[in-house]
Amino acid sequence: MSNIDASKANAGCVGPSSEEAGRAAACAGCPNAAACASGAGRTIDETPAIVRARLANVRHKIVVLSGKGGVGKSTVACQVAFALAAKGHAVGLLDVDICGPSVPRMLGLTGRGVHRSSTGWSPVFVDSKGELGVMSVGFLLPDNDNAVIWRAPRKNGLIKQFLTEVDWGDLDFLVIDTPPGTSDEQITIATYLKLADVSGAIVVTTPQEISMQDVRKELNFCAKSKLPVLGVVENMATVRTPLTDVRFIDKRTGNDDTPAIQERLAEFLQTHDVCVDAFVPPDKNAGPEAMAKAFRVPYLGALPLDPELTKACEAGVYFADATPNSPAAKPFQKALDAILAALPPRPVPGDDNDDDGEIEK
Ligand SMILES: Nc1ncnc2c1ncn2[C@@H]1O[C@H](COP(=O)(O)OP(=O)(O)OP(=O)(O)O)[C@@H](O)[C@H]1O
Repeated sequence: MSNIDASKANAGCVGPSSEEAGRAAACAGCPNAAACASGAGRTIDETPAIVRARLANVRHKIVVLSGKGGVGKSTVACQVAFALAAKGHAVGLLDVDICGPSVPRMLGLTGRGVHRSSTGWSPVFVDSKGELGVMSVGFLLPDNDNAVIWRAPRKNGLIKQFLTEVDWGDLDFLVIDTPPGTSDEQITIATYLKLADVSGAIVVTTPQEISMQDVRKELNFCAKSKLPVLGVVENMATVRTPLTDVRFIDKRTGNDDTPAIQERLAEFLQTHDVCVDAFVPPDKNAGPEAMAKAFRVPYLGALPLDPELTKACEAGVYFADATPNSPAAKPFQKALDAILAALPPRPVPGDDNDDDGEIEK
């Protein structure tokens, strides 16, 4: 970099290591432009090769994304990880949502710390059915109420460390919970994971236009960065209301309906819940399913707003195990099956003879 003088750089300089160095609009007239364009300032980033090597023994790497915060991305990441571990797979969960790490709580690991050994950071293991190891920035914070207020280069540095320094061992699945949006951190994550053969992304949205608007950006981001999309999960789509003791009032008379109707209704409600849209999308034909179709990616189904799911996230447990008949349990299982079906086949690490194209589920 000897012939590049940073003190003479133009305003808006993209940096000598950028792909655009010497060719960006801001480079016009800069005395460094020729040297930058020659690649003299470009240092070789070895991170992708290290990430690839670190994750070489992970069969399926699944990234969970959402354009908007609070739509249930961590919930889906944690419950998918729980479910896969309960099926007997070796699972890792990497929480790179640096500014809002909710994974430790959702997996019942609040207050736990990480250990470093000669082979890297060791994941923290969940005390549940199956093998589930976790790494989260939450483990590095002194307490839950401490905010991470870092500038992008520092956050990117930590993400790189998380991707390169955790000793996952052999895993069937690594689920990666990411920060919302298409921020600098997400671009870092997507870039490195793509080079490490990421299997694909689960994109989570609620049905409101305000969430879908950001998710469309996310889907465009995936297309641009060639990150495969396993599908879109619609979360908090409906509310199921268990109705008991309902009375029907005749609008004209204000009287209770006949006992016969009440009786039939009571019988019906023994086997049915009432299901209403939690958020009405502006146009029913422009909801998440239509959005997925427009982007030619699978629609993985809709999860209802389910108080049992909220409770399970607070308690750090697998909800389908704790309350198998709760409203979200079946739709969640359906979405999980669709995710597994969408995964590209991957060879078993170290097994050259078992690449029959079948995904082990
Ligand atoms: N289907 C659901 N039913 C009930 N509660 C839900 C459901 N999905 C998510 N929640 C609850 O909504 C809250 C927000 O979810 P979560 O933290 O997963 O969102 P997020 O998209 O990861 O947010 P952030 O981007 O801020 O990390 C949590 O309390 C979670 O338990």
